[in-house]
Amino acid sequence: MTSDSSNSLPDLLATINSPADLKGMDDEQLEQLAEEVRHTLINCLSVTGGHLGPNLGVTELSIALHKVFDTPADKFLFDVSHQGYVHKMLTGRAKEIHTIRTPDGLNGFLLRTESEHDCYGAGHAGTAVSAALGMASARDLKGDDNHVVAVAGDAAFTCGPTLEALNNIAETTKKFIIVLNDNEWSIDKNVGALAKYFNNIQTHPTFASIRHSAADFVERVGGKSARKFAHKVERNTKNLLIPNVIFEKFGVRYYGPIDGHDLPLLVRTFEYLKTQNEPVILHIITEKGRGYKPALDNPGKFHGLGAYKIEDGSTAAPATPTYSEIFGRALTDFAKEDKSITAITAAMPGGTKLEIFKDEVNERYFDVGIAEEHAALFACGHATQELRPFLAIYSTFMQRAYDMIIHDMALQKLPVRLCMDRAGLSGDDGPTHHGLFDIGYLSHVPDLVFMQAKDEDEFVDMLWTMKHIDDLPSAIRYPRGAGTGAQPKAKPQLLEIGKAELVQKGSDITLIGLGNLFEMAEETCRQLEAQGHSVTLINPRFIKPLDAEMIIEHARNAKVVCTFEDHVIANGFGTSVLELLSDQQIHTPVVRIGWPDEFVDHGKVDQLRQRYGVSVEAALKQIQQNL
Ligand SMILES: Cc1ncc(C[n+]2csc(CCOP(=O)(O)OP(=O)(O)O)c2C)c(N)n1
Ligand SMILES: CC(=O)[C@@H](O)[C@H](O)COP(=O)(O)O
Ligand SMILES: [Mg+2]
Repeated sequence: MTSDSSNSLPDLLATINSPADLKGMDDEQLEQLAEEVRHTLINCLSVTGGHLGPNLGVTELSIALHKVFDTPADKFLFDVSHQGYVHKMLTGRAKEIHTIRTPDGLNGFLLRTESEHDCYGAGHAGTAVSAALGMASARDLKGDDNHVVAVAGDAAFTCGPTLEALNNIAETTKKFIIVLNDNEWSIDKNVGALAKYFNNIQTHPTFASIRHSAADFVERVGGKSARKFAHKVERNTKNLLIPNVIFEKFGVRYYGPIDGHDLPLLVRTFEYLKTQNEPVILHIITEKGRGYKPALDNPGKFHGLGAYKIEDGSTAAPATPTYSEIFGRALTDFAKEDKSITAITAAMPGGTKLEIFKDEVNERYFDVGIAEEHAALFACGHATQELRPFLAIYSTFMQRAYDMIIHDMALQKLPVRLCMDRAGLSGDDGPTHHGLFDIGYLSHVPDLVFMQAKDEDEFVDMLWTMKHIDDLPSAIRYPRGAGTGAQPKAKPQLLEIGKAELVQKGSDITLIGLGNLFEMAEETCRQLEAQGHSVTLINPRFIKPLDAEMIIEHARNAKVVCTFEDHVIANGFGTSVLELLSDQQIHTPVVRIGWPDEFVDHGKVDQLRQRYGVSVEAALKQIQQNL
């Protein structure tokens, strides 16, 4: 496939302004439309980046759903909604698909504010079945008769909320459709007993012949009326029913597995399922990356990625190692020397780079699936048995484990080490993925030691320091991508708990720059000095316990204090500084540079910083106003 740099749409796709425009299309046209959708996705995403593999996998599914059902009256909920691009293209947004994830362009996930066809927004996994069930229940209460369809991947099915919802379906409603989109992949290979179970259904000896008979069936009955199709599909899908399927035990009628790329079959099957008066689940088998060889060959990489070359799928190699890479390498090295160390991920070995640990210390590596709450409890279990777990979870997904951190970890003083990747602005993924709340939800946890490093070298010192905290939980936050590029020392250094680094002493203005925003504080310091001010510059290192002594000493006689953090300013690091000074009756004005008390859009980090006032210029202006 070669690149088509214009953003013009292919023939059929150009005619789709709303789902109504595909109602009159026949099987052949729908299949051509699927081709055109794929071609457009591969082209556009080669420039913007995005979740290519998942969307190539649901192309036929999305077309079939829109052919059979009628949004916005009928409701489609896509789990995570990273696979919602085709739905966007079929609901009036095809002309904008080349703007996906770019500043002011389409969001990479579904948003209720983006279209009336997006009935539910998401970005975190495991929400679709629960929320859809709530919508079905509301519909029943209102006496309406629209359909509610939840589309969830095989990995989303391993999430706690999905299983909790499954437990409620039969007693909640009689009209509910779930599509289990099974491609055997999470971001990395799906794990756990359910993944094996789905795979067993797929490899059931009768499945191969079933696939054939389903295709023959559609061919044979081609041209007959939809009603007749429905009856034949009924007979056919009953043949496809495999006994003792787990969903039936939950009172949900199971259909499948069927080929999720067979558009005519999907259309007829949905036409049949919408006539059913009981909750149903349709198990479809799809290929992540269908139609694009580089994505099929490497589903993990093409789950979500930046710009790539269409010809071979290659991407630019990053110039410096990311924080995640430094983390994966350092922890693996520590674990080789210390047999008590375990590493736990909730389905993110690639993103967190625990894949390094997996390769080299496999027996102490655990991927528990998309299950952050379980991951936190599992880590607690390890910690009670003299193991010393490092739990690597993105800041935004750690929100799921808040109760476990308080009730299980902190209250029992268990030495679990929370490693919060993607803390701060995530950028392209937007508000569902920004790690802007962890200081708020962790800094009030009693006894927790909580750090953020100014660069990669100090980051490894902090991991080393965490390794030595044996009687309490500890936490570290670090951003997406690389930092200053400071090469870690050969031997890490133990840091004194609660001790900040006084980088430079002055008298007029005190700047306190946390973590990756230390560089911004440094630049602000340079510019203030150029204006003739005498400036103190502090690298706080510890969010908790704060170095109260140093902060008080340098705030008491300053004209203004300015804090910097890659976090919302509400309940953030600057808030802790303010509280400290207020408690000490110190009335020096405090300027807080951080993200405002609102949800921050998607976009490029630098642009968003400028737009939201997380910048040297904003700091200088506010400092000036307080001088
Ligand atoms: C709570 C939470 N944890 C982790 C993630 C990261 N994540 C996004 S998609 C995904 C895998 C989803 O796999 P599946 O549901 O099978 O859908 P597929 O991409 O294979 O279609 C993961 C782990 C997330 N979005 N939410
Ligand atoms: C959909 C999802 O949650 C992930 O695919 C996420 O987009 C990964 O983000 P990173 O690229 O920062 O690993
Ligand atoms: Mg999957």
